[in-house]
Amino acid sequence: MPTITLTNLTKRYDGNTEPSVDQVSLTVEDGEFMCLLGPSGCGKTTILRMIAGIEHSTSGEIAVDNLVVDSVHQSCFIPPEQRRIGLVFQNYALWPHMTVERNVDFGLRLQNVPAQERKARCLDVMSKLRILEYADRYPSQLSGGQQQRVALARMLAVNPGVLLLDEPLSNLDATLRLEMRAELRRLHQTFGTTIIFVSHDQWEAMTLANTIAVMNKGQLQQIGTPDEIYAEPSNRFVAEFIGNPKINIVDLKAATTEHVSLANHIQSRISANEFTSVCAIRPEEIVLNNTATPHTLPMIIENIMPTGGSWVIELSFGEDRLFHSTQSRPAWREGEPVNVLLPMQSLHFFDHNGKRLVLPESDLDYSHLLLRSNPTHTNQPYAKQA
Ligand SMILES: Nc1ncnc2c1ncn2[C@@H]1O[C@H](COP(=O)(O)OP(=O)(O)OP(=O)(O)O)[C@@H](O)[C@H]1O
Repeated sequence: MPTITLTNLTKRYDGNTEPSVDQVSLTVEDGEFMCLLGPSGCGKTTILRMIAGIEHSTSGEIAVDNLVVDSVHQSCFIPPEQRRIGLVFQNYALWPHMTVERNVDFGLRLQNVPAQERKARCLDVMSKLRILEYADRYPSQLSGGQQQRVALARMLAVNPGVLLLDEPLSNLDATLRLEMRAELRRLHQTFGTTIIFVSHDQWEAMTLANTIAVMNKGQLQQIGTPDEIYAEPSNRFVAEFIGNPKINIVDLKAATTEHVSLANHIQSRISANEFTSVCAIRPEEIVLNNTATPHTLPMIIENIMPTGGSWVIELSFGEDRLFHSTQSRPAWREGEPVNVLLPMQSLHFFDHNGKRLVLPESDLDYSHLLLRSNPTHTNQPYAKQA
C-alpha cells in the first residue's frame, strides 16, 4: 500500500488573505491510522481534500510513494481517479432506493468487477461489518449506526489503499459513537487499510489513531503517537488542546516577591531562566498528601466534582487555582486543607512563544523525590526513587 508524503503543502483559497493550510510536511506510512486533529477551521478537511485530489494545492507537493501527484511548481496535478491509490473519500449518503447489498456493491459495479467476485466481496465485507442480516433492507429501515456501517462497507468493498474519513462519527449519538469507534479499530486491524481521518475531538483521536497530527491555524503543531503528544507536547497549544480536564497553566511571569503564589513556588524550584514563561502540569500528576513536606504547598480543597468513576478537585492557593483529577475516591472534604506536591518531573515549561523548553537537569530541584510521603497515587517517574 502507498506512502503519502506532504511537503510544505500550502493552500490559500481565492479571496482569503491567510492560507488555510500553511507549509505542512508529514508522511503517512503504509497501514497507519492517522488523525488530523485540531479546532474548527484549522485546515484539516482542506488537507484531506487535497490528498484526495478534489482540491488543488497552492504550493508545496503531495507524493504517493515517490510519484508526485500535486505540485504547482512542477505543473503537475493528477486527478483523483488517476492517483491509483484507491482513495475513497467519505460519503455517508446511501442510495435510498437501493438495498444495503446494492449500496455496498455500488463501487464494484462502477469498476466493472465480474458479478461472482462482486458478490463474494460484498458478502465478505458485510459480514465483517456485521450488516449481513440487513442485506435486503433499504437505508430508511436502518438505524444511524447501521447506515454508517453500510457506508463504511461500501468504501471497503472496493479495497481502498487509503481511506479518507472526515469526522466519521460526528453524526452519531454517544453510544453509537463508542460502538463505531470500536468498529473502526477492528476494521483497521482486520483490513490493514491506511486510514487518515479528521477530527476535532481529542478523545476520538487518542482512542483511535496510531499517529496524531495536531493542527492549528493551518499549521502542523506536532505529530506523534497519542502517548508522545500527551506526555511531551511540543508547545503550549498542544498541551492545552490535548487532555481532559485541561492541563493547568501557571504564568511564571506573574511571580512577585510581594505575595506567595504558585508562580513564586515554581520559580523557587528552578534556576532563573529568562526564556521560561509558562509552567504547566496535568491534573492527574498533582499529588495530594496528608503530611506537609518542605516541597508541598498548603492548599484548600475548594470543590470536589464527581465525573463518574473519577473526580476533579479544585484547589486554591491564595488567588491561584489548580485542578487535580483522580480515580481514587477523595479522602478530603470541600473546605479542608491539603498538602499539594507538584512533582518536578511532571512540570512542562514553555517560552514566551509557547515553545516547549527542556530545562537542564541541573536547573531542576528534585529533592522532593526523597521527601515525598503518603502519596495518593504513584506514577512512573517515581521509579527514580527506588
Ligand atoms: N472553498 C473555500 N473558500 C474559501 N475559504 C475556505 C474554503 N473552504 C475552506 N475555507 C477556509 O479554510 C479554512 C480551513 O477550512 P477547513 O474546512 O479545512 O477546516 P477544518 O479544520 O476542517 O474545520 P472544521 O472542523 O470546522 O470542518 C477555514 O478558515 C475555512 O473558512
